[in-house]
Amino acid sequence: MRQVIEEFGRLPTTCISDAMQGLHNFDPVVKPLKEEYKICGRAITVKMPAGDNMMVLAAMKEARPGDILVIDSGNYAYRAVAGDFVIGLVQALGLGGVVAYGTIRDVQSIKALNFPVFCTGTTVACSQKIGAGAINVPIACGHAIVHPGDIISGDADGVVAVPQGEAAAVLAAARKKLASDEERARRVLVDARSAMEYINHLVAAGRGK
Ligand SMILES: O=C([O-])CC(=O)C(=O)O
Repeated sequence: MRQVIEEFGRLPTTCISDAMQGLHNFDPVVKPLKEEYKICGRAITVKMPAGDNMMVLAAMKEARPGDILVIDSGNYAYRAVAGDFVIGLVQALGLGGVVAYGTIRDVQSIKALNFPVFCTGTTVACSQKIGAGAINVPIACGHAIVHPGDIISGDADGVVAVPQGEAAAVLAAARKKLASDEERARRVLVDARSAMEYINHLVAAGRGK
């Protein structure tokens, strides 16, 4: 599995998404705090009720180095799923990143940690720590259903989840997509003539001519 994760980590999320017909994409409001962040790892999941992040802390007890902490707070924006201290804990444990279908706070301090965090935005309010919610259960982050152990890949374009049982097939299809995109760019993006030939061909094919 480690090798599979490393190989996914070399592919753009766009190709992984295309390989799955876009069926496992996170809601595109989930974005990296810095464009250069690229993450890939096994999901440890947190289902968090609005405004209670105790289960984020509990999940850290179960996580292994390199894991991606994926938090579903239903994109409740008012209270943060984490601030700089909680993200600092995740970083200290050697996890591979945090993906939140929710907001964070202390954004500037979190950016200074240089630890990859993906989220829907920022807020000022912290969460309470009451203890409802669950860890390592299936969660929903927009269109993506994420099961514990799925492979999470994120970059500047967004985040995708690869179902664990489909990893080998998706990896092969994503590699193929990347190779065909690169081949097409080499062939078509040469000059105005090659570009127009391609457009003509595509439009004619689209019209069934
Ligand atoms: O404790 C929290 O939930 C949020 C916070 O302020 C931090 O992580 O620094």
